[in-house]
Amino acid sequence: MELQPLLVLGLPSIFPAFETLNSHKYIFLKAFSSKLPLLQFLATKNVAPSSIRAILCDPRQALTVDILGLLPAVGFVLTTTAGMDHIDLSECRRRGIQVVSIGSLAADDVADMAIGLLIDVLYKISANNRRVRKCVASKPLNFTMAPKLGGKRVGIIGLGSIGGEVGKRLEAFDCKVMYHSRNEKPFVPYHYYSNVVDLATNCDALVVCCPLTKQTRHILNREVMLALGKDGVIVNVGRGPLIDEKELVHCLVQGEIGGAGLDVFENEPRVPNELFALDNVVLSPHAGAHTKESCQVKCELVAASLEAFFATKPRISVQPVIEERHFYPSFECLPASSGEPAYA
Ligand SMILES: O=CC(=O)O
Repeated sequence: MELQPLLVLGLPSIFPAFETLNSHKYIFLKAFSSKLPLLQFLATKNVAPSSIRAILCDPRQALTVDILGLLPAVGFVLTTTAGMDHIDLSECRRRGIQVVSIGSLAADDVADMAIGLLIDVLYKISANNRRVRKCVASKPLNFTMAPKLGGKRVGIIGLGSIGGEVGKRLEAFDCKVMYHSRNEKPFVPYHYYSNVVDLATNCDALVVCCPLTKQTRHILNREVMLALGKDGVIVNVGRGPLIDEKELVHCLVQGEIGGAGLDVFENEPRVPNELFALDNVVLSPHAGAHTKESCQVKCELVAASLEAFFATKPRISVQPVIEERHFYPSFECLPASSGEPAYA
């Protein structure tokens, strides 16, 4: 079988496992491992840009209009993440490129991370762990009492697949769940707020899990943080820029909010230094969606999806096409009509 060139941007979490399993099918062009501009990098591999038909990408490197402009034959873009904010979706649509994401596959993992962060911030598990390790054995261990999670009012921003899983888990803790999303959901028992400030005013904690779009950038701004108040906790498992990070740091340092559990940051991999000294902040390296189990399933789905794509004839036109929602197995495809994914 002829090996297909596959351009890999960013460092998808399924690497290197996916590479090991599929090296008999693809020439992996690992642009993430090179500092060269793309065309030079491809030249070092003796690969013509026009021979690349598929891209596997990850938020660590944006798939921009400039990159797409260098690769005239690309017909398929696959991301191993639920978020697609690193992909220029309008340009893909304009070029008739099919974009496929892993969708809700790891929603339960991300929801677990959100609950873990919330519990850690409230019960100060990480902070106490650091203190206990430093304690002298002969001295009594002291601690401050934690606010109980049960009974808390928790607002979910973005009630899509991840938000729904977060809600399920919070219910099990006897929390009062409420939410904000672009539209009120029928058949959802949680109280809906069309306005994030109103949601924050009525909550003890906010969990942010909506996709990053032009509309949701800085959806958590200073006004929302002040409405949440000095005991309020923010958990972000969505994307860093959903929160105005400068204001978040300011509010945390000034004690204007109670704490934060963050799996994502506005300028990853940079984490604001001020956060390191704060015991009411728990930090995680954008690891929410990446359990061993989901990685294995992602590997299988990515392999099946690429195989289905390469089994079709090469594209002979770059005119926009109507995307077929269920052409590739088990993935969520982009809606054909809009420029950016709606946040749930
Ligand atoms: O960040 C991870 C994802 O979007 O799946």
